[in-house]
Amino acid sequence: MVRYFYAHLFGSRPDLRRLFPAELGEQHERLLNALLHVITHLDRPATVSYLQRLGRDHRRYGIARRDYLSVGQSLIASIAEHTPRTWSEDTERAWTNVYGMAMDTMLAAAQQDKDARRPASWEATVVSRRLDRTGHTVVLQTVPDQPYAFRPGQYAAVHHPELRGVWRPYSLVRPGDDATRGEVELHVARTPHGALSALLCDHTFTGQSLTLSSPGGDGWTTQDTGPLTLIAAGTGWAPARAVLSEQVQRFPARTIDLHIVARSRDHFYDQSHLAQLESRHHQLTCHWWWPRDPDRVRGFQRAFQDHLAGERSLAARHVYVAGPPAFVRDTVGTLEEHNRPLSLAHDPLPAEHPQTPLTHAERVLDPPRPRWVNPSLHHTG
Ligand SMILES: NC(=O)C1=CN([C@@H]2O[C@H](COP(=O)(O)OP(=O)(O)OC[C@H]3O[C@@H](n4cnc5c(N)ncnc54)[C@H](O)[C@@H]3O)[C@@H](O)[C@H]2O)C=CC1
Repeated sequence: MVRYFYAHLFGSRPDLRRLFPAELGEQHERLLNALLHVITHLDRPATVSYLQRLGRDHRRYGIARRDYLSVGQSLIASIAEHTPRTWSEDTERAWTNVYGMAMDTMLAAAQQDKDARRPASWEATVVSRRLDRTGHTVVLQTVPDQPYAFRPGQYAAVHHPELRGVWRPYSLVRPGDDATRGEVELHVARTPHGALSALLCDHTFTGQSLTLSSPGGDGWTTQDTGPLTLIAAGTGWAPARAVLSEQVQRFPARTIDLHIVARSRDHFYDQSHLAQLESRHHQLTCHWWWPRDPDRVRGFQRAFQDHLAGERSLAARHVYVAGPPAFVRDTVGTLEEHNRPLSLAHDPLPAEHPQTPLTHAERVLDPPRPRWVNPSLHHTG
């Protein structure tokens, strides 16, 4: 069904191919699943606000009503093709109406955003690039072409002009932690098979222009001035740093503990900045964690989680966690089970891959058969 959908879409509108990555890969399932999910949950109020956000966000692709209509036609053609037994004029009308409502909600939100003169995206020029000594992480400072406001812990989808159709989220940081400055800093870790992260690490120099989406995610802040613990691994330091700098500026007397985790001592790519912060703010304490033996990383990770589990004082603190998805999942699990902090916030996690072989699209179109009990197979006595 997914292949049929894309073949139909690109067959009828070859010009839309440019919006998608050269290798469709994970994208293959994502768009179709999202479309089916949204239009089968349209009766929920949360879906409407989700669609409005999605509509505003889609302005950055420069797509118009005509493009939405083509996607809808391909979607409905794919469903019809795969449900020949149940498809009728009525079902077609129902799918067309429901898709039309979703499309109209997105387009109306996009138009409102445009009327309010909000940019669809920002062109950000790279003004400095710092690759760490391991070559694993690059810190890029950029200057957006228009004012760019964001909250600590928010992220932007980033696009490089040489990589068609690819957008990846990166947390947003103010260089020098000065919220009044207009620059935006991105911390990019090289990920295996990550074409964009490799391009950003190795081939992005001063003067290069990148495109930023509007800031996404809720971010994190608090009015409560109770003790705070930040737990950050790898480039999870980026959102943690944005949170930390806001907190030390707003509440200079707040007690803050930072646990910072990296692959090795050399992987602490922002060490000098953190040292400066620590020397300026005496109520900030940093704990540095890295595996001493590179062959025993799993053991190190378990020891880290065990350490957190035993930290009873965390029950009286607010906690913010950021880092690779497995790190966030494990750490949040440990804290919920053993410590129950006053409040627990974390970086958004990517959706879990379903354990079942059925995708959402397949479930809608071909629900699993009920398991009837055949009484004749049951023997009594
Ligand atoms: N660049 C950004 O703005 C942000 C990136 N991220 C995520 O960070 C990831 C990049 O990761 P890297 O910086 O390469 O980190 P990494 O892979 O170098 O990991 C950092 C440290 O965390 C440890 N770790 C991992 N799982 C753990 C666990 N379950 N328990 C204890 N320790 C654990 C690792 O052993 C390592 O020492 C990406 O997956 C991205 O999604 C998260 C927030 C912001």
